[in-house]
Amino acid sequence: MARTALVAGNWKMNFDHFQATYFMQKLAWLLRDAHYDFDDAEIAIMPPFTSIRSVQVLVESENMKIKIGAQNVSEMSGGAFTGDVSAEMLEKLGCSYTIIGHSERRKYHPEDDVNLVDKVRATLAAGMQPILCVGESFEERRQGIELTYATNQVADVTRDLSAGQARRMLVAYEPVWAIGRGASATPQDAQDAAAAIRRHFAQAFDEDVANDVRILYGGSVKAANAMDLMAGPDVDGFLIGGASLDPEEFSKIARIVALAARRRRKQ
Ligand SMILES: O=C(CO)COP(=O)(O)O
Repeated sequence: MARTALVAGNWKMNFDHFQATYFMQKLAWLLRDAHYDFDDAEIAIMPPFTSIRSVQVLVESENMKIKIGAQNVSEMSGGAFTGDVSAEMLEKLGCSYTIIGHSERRKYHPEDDVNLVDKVRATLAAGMQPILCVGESFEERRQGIELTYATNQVADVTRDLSAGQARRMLVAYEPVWAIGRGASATPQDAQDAAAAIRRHFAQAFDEDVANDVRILYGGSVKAANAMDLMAGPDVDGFLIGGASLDPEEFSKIARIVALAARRRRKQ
């Protein structure tokens, strides 16, 4: 069974709920106008917490198959944790995904592997799917250790999962040096990392798990490089930052991924 491609927009700390509503109305119109087929490639939007409800209302009222994700989740299940948002709350808001361990969170907040493991578990327990972000900085790439670096990051967080839990994971390979820079990794870099991560799942769990896990690429994805980056058979879609803030550009990327996925299925 082929993996479903995913085009996910990580809005980061952009758009208040008014802007989010406007964006979603425009995106709905663009996708409808293009007769977008959600069976070709799934689309997900990851707004800031404050806009999740607005996005969900729009998705429902427009009757769109767009999925919703959160950019972070608490590892705690509830109670006296000021400022935290639990997995259960996100699931009730209609979220299907949580982004876990994005490099910006690892950099600006004290998130270590123990937190990340607990966030993955909390997400899975609430019936959602975690998108674990990994990827090397320029320094590891300079040393030529980028593949082991990324697979070690995956291993550190997934080590104690059962096969049933592991197969519901998504991994986003986002080399830190390619985020928000305008220049993405090469299609070969993206494929090499995705293949190494998939191999890791095969070795740590089994081939079935490795075949199910979706691996995304992230880092300066835009319409101009999307088709090339989808060339690698292990790249199952994208986690998109800057280009996800422009509905025209984002819907263009979605249509490109849908086309690439359709072609892949025919091969
Ligand atoms: O961090 C990213 C997605 O999570 C990538 O951001 P850019 O697409 O802006 O490079």
